[in-house]
Amino acid sequence: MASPYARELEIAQLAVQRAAILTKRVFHEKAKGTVSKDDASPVTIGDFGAQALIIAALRANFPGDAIVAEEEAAQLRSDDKLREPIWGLVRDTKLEDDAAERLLGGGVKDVDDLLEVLDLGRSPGGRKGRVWTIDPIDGTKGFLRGGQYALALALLEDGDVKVGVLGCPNLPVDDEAPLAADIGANQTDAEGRGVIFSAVVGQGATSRPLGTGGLAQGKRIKMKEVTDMASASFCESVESCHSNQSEAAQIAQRLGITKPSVRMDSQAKYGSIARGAGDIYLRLPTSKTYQEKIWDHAAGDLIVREAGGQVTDTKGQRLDFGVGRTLATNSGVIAAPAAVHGRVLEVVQEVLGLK
Ligand SMILES: Nc1ncnc2c1ncn2[C@@H]1O[C@H](COP(=O)(O)OS(=O)(=O)O)[C@@H](OP(=O)(O)O)[C@H]1O
Ligand SMILES: [Mg+2]
Ligand SMILES: [Mg+2]
Ligand SMILES: [Mg+2]
Repeated sequence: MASPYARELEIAQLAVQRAAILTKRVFHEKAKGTVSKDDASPVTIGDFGAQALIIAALRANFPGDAIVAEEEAAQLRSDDKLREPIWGLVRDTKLEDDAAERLLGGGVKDVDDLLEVLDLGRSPGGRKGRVWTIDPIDGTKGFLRGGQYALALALLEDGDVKVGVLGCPNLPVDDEAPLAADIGANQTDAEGRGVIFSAVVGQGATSRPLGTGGLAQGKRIKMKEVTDMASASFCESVESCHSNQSEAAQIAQRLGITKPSVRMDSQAKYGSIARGAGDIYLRLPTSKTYQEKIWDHAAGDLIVREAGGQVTDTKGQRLDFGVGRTLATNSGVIAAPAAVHGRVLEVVQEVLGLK
């Protein structure tokens, strides 16, 4: 008998791999069709196109499942200058392996269908049933800067993450590659780069090269053991408005961490610590009102936990993906190897005045 969620995992990885062909095209284009959303954050033709391709694969394979996705069609309905290039990209992007492309099935029929497909991601989420959550480009600011970004897809069942997939086109394939050497403004998806991280609950976490056809062979990943805090380092957001970097510096000092933090956009942070290229992911709230979105964390949360890590918020509670489109009951994120998570949490709470 096939292992649980085998089909979901295969479709999810192929869907991410196909959508990454599209985002990589846009990544290398000068004009990325960038517009501002209502919250002033950027979105590009790559975000819309990748979301449409991923949802089309889910619609064809799991038609009864709900979908919570970051983007929606509203802005495209009134803007054909934006709509047309997205449709062109979606229409022309196929996996190079016919059998794999057939497995994904469906596709997007025309421009009207494109808008319809995008809006299938507007489910409110919640505690009941199967819900897929999609971040077509996580770290859009990183994507625009030429840095790290990720395509994130996860399946929740009754609020728990069962399958998580992260496509990271600009990370090195090699799990052993030192983290610090692989970030920065000029990383691209040149040869030797592009990795898919994946996990199924209870079955461990895996990395494999991000290809353009069928899936490459995967291998097990594990977090690095932290035996001495002085040799560990934090992995943090690039954008200082997404995570409080001065509090993180105080926490590092109290823990005896001497290395500078590695700053990296997107859930590539979760993937990097899960494969042992980094140690601890810290995301400290910068405002009392911002609620983290489930698509920014679901895949990464499972991948880190299945690689031997623990993921909680700054209150020490597990991330709760069953309360809707946001992590409304959580505050910040601490992801660390299970053996040191308790110590990191303790110091986070001291510095934030939570104890
Ligand atoms: N104020 C605030 N606080 C915390 N988080 C926020 C905030 N605003 C936005 N976001 C979300 O951050 C997502 C990207 O954050 P990252 O940590 O990946 O990268 S970064 O280094 O900060 O760019 C980013 O994901 P994308 O929109 O997919 O790029 C946002 O969902
Ligand atoms: Mg995101
Ligand atoms: Mg996004
Ligand atoms: Mg966004």
